[in-house]
Amino acid sequence: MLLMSNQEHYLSLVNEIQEHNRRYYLQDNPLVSDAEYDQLMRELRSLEEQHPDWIVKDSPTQTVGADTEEAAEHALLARSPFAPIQHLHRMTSLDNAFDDADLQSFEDRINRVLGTSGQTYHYTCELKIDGLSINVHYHNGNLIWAATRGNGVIGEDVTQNLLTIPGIPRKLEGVPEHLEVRGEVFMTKEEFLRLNAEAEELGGTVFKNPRNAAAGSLRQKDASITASRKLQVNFYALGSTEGLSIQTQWDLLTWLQGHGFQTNPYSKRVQGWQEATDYHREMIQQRPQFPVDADGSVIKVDRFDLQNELGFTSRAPRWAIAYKFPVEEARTVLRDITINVGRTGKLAPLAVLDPVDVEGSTVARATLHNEDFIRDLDLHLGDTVVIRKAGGVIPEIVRVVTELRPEGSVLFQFPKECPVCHHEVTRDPENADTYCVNPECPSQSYQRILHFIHKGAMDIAGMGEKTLEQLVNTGIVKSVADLYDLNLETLLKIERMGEKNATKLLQQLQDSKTRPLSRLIFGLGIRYVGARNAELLEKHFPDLDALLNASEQTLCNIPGLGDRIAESVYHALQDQNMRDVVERLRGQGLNFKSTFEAAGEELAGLTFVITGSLSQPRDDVKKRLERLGARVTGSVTKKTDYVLAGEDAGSKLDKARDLGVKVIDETTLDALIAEKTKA
Ligand SMILES: NC(=O)c1ccc[n+]([C@@H]2O[C@H](COP(=O)([O-])OP(=O)(O)OC[C@H]3O[C@@H](n4cnc5c(N)ncnc54)[C@H](O)[C@@H]3O)[C@@H](O)[C@H]2O)c1
Ligand SMILES: [Zn+2]
Repeated sequence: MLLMSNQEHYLSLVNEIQEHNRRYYLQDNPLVSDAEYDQLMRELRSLEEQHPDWIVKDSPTQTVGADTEEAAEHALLARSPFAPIQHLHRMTSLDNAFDDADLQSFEDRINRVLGTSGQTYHYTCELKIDGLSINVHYHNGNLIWAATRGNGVIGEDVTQNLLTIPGIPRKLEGVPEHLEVRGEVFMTKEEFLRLNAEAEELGGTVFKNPRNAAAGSLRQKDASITASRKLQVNFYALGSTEGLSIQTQWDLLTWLQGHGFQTNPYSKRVQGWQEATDYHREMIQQRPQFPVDADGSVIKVDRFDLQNELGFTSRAPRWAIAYKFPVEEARTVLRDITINVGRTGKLAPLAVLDPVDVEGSTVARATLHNEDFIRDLDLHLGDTVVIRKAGGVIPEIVRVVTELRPEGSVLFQFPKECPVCHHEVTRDPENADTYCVNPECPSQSYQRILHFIHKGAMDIAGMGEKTLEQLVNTGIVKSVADLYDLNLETLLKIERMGEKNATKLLQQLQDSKTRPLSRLIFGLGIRYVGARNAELLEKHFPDLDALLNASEQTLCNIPGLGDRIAESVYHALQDQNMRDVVERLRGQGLNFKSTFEAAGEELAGLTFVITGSLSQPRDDVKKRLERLGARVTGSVTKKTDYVLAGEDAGSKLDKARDLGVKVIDETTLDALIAEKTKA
């Protein structure tokens, strides 16, 4: 009887892990942390060791990736452009080690299989970058396709997407007819944070960790989205080394570098499991400095002849092991929960913590997402909480240490009104987000205006956050249109605002009226419309009026925009408040025309250097010059034709004078372009 229920438990564990695999591999959206997942796998493995007769064929210990049939079907149906591709040689996973003893028994096992005893082997130690594996196929030296691992036998075709990643050789010399080169596609922590901040702001997908972000970005139907995500790839294996004279993993890494493949710089060759643990510890030390998240070291038997003798299990090589980095947890005290009200009115709760060190940096804040997240954690102010870093980057509260809960503490109550304007709030029925619905909420206005003036939008650098805060709090500025009604007299009433800065700010506001239309569209802060979609809209419509008058269908038909975004643009522009603001901006003389200059040859063959501050963002000026055929470089040489100088130009100007290079200002540039256009 007891045995039965144990076996039932085993089967339900198999099911549970299979579900986690589907969420992780097929949806890039896991439910549990990797540490929790690994815990479940360890339990499964230990049950299978005790009862080998229970082991089912599709147990996660016997398979790679998500459920075989379903994964193949997924590749076939769910992403039809992602046709299934069969790997020439099977792709496997890796077995794990969690402590030094595991590593020692790894070497012992090798000794047993090879019939040796007490021998130490050479290992190539590498970082285990947490991304997704990729198989790149070369036929007669030409890159012909690339696929994800999938279930190890069949993966998804991601050739177009992979080709957007720089630094992957398209052609190889002197290689066998068929060659599979394998590596890991990943996203740096920095890019991951940038992407999530953007998604947070625009309402896109927020990823749990860099690994999910890399997978989600590579598996995009639109390759231009993949291109915008700055993925990278490190290579570490070949499907087969047949026909090549490489004998060891260490030499393989050298061979890959020699053929133009990016490899990870932290690799090292060592002897014996003890030296391998030293490498592992060194990597733990350095982990906080890695630009990318790594979740362990991979220890590989170096010699290929030994690897061949050791062979594979159904899911992993017997000659390699992934020694996982420990998951660092820290305890600290939750002092407060503050709520920010964002541009869209979303209430964003933030935990204020006693500062504590986790994985090499000090954590004093953690996002709490929404009401349900706080409720599920059962957070009371004053609670001792356990902190972890998801994907080595984002601090999160994992649980409360209830034994240490101070007496008399009360459950945190999510506010029933906006903490800033005290207006009522509503909860989005689809997710657990709560919104302040007051269109005149000062916090929303502040965030909306902040978005409008920030660098990527209208770029009004002279308006600091503190200045804006005062302007909003005193009611002088309620919408972006009010910015253009500011005058010297009003600005001088602002604390710490002198005449010089005020004049400069007014000039910047004046200059911003001629910004490209895409910057204005972006600045309006429409949900899902980032810089890229704003440019798409500017390219598509001759002016803002054409966009305002566009039907939802017209917007849906814009290639690359997508229905969800089109719908959001349409509704945002129908809003009466938005219309009022737009009309005022028109009256204030802002540029509504698409200034998308068709690419031309006017400046072909000329090299420019830009220096000093111009009336327009330097990036826009650079893009314009390049569209007209010019080259824009960073330093002045004899080959420079023009130095375009703005205010406060420094050493580059001196250099230009020394070398006798022509120095021009923006007006002269316009005249030059006009002249060349006529010619
Ligand atoms: N949270 C969840 O729900 C969930 C679900 C499934 C899997 N997971 C995580 O994924 C892990 C299992 O996933 P897996 O089967 O993809 O295996 P894995 O990620 O543990 O290890 C195998 C993979 O490591 C990668 N790798 C990186 N650097 C490498 C190198 N230098 N040499 C060789 N391989 C290298 C390869 O892509 C290889 O396929 C679990 O331990 C867990 O952490 C989590
Ligand atoms: Zn409010």
